[in-house]
Amino acid sequence: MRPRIVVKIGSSSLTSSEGGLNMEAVGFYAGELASLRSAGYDVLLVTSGAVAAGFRKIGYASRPRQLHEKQAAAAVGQALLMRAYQNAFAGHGLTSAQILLTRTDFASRKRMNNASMTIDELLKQGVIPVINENDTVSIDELKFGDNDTLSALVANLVRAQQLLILTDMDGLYTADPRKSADAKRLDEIEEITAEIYSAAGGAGSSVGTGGMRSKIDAAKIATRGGVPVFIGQVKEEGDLLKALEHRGKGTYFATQLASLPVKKQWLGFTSSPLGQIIVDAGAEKALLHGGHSLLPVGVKRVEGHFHAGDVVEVRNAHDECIGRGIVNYDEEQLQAVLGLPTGEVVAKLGEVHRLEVIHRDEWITLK
Ligand SMILES: Nc1ncnc2c1ncn2[C@@H]1O[C@H](COP(=O)(O)OP(=O)(O)O)[C@@H](O)[C@H]1O
Ligand SMILES: N[C@@H](CCC(=O)OP(=O)(O)O)C(=O)O
Repeated sequence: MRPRIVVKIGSSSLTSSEGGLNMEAVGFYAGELASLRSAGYDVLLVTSGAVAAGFRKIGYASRPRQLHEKQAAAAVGQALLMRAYQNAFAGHGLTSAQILLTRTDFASRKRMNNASMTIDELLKQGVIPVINENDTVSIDELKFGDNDTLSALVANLVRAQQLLILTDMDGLYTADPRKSADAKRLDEIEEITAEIYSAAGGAGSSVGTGGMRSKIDAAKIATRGGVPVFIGQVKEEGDLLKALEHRGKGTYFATQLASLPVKKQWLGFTSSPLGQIIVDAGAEKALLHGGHSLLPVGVKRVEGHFHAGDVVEVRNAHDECIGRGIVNYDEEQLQAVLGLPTGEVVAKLGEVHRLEVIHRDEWITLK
């Protein structure tokens, strides 16, 4: 299998603040992606720009703010965006395919598998998948809000070798360079800490949405899923290949982790936890560093309403989320045995199907 590269291009790189697509930019990026294919990679594009491409055409003076107006603009703009890409890729002898996804698609493992199989087949046939959020059906709280998160979920799903997030800034700086003249670029990031988050601000232009903050969120999801990330700028011919080869103008996020199976991707990033289990320091250590399952003895408190088989979030004594897992107890059952050593659990509940509160195989660390 050829290595897979996911490239995300933001609205700010494809459109002007007055609205409308910058055809020269679309042509340039299509050429850069074509050169990655020629270099032996399978390429997937996650592209924004539907709203920005469509709002002028539909008659709005500036980028709309109301959800229904954004959705209408996206419906017009997505067709324009796709036509532009198809023509541009055709100029390099390449066929492209439109894929529109929502967060709910990733909340279902079945739909994730279906999307994954379609993408596999497109790549096998030499087609470039061009992916955007399905703005028409995404309602406010379900929207990715920006395509950064979507690109990270896609990169994990296809087990990409690298995720390249292209934007109008040449990387992550210690502060937003538009506001702070002495901001310095961070070239390499080994771990995404609270300090890194505090450096990142919101969107820099009237067409972009997520800003650096959502790009860091995306980098966190991708690196957790075993995919290293580049956030930066690609402006001249050959820049995309340079970015891939660690010679780009931007910030690199490393990962030490191996790629995750789809079940764990779902568990960690798109499942909906129904409760919280608060654990003591010993259990935290066992889960994070010992490679162990969670036993009732380490549970301090239980919140929410859940049944065996549901997803729950696990928090430490400082109320920080440390991971998620599939719980083997109903909430009332667990309330009855929390803090108890194994012998007492069995004495109280009789033979239990599974003694572990969360089995190691059904756990993902998120700290
Ligand atoms: N610490 C930072 N380093 C670099 N850029 C930052 C930082 N904080 C905020 N930004 C802003 O993030 C913007 C890029 O995000 P955004 O406007 O959403 O672009 P896109 O449309 O490419 O997703 C930059 O133009 C910049 O002004
Ligand atoms: N799905 C939307 C994405 C919105 C957006 O602006 O995202 P981004 O430019 O990636 O911050 C669109 O195509 O307009």
